Amino acid sequence: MSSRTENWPPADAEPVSPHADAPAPGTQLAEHYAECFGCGHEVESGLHLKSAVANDMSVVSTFTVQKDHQGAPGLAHGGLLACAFDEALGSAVGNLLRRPAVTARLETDFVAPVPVGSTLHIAAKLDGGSGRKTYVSAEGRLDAADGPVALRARALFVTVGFEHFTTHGDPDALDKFRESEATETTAAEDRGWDVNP
Ligand SMILES: CCCCC/C=C\C/C=C\C/C=C\C/C=C\CCCC(=O)SCCNC(=O)CCNC(=O)[C@H](O)C(C)(C)COP(=O)(O)OP(=O)(O)OC[C@H]1O[C@@H](n2cnc3c(N)ncnc32)[C@H](O)[C@@H]1OP(=O)(O)O
Repeated sequence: MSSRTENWPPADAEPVSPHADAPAPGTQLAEHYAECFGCGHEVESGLHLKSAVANDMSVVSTFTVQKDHQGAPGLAHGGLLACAFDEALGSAVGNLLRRPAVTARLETDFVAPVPVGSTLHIAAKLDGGSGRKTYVSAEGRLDAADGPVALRARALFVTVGFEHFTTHGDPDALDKFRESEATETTAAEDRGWDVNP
């Protein structure tokens, strides 16, 4: 018996297209926040996901499993792999639609073990949307873009206004995003994001 959500994307979903100002195919995407566990360069044991836009407007991310990411000896921790997918899926939603959104639901199928030292290649695509809801899915392959599938994930992201982060997180959230410039500007306002959709 399959426990996966059937009918994906759900019946209420309509096709979604990338924003007119979405990054072009081939664009390497910047980290969204220097202190992000998924992509930030300041988090030593973080995942350090690197993402880029592919020719088909999916977002491809890579992540190499380190010793600090273990669950069982020599194998990646499952929750941490789900975290990598959260980041990869969020990167697809945020960068392609250019508006802030948060994960409301994330389901992950663990298909094969992921050893320390291996590199996951995660391809995430937008599946549909309805109002503030965006449905997105991803596949993770071992050690090559066409390697064996190790994980599959699906998620619902809900668009939020920037006050979500200033109210529930750090009141100085916008400043923090601005300060987290790495090699290029990462502040949402400066990137032309729809910060109050
Ligand atoms: C994370 C940083 C983002 C920074 C943004 C800034 C710039 C962006 C830059 C770059 C972005 C690039 C990359 C991002 C990479 C990674 C992102 C990681 C993402 C995360 O890691 S983020 C943390 C975990 N995440 C949360 O911390 C959310 C906690 N949560 C809530 O804050 C609320 O729960 C919320 C807001 C989700 C909804 O609350 P709400 O009151 O606004 O809206 P409401 O409840 O009405 O839901 C609206 C419609 O969604 C349906 N719905 C809701 N939840 C559902 C569920 N679970 N299952 C099925 N349907 C669901 C309802 O049924 C309704 O559907 P309908 O419209 O059809 O009635």
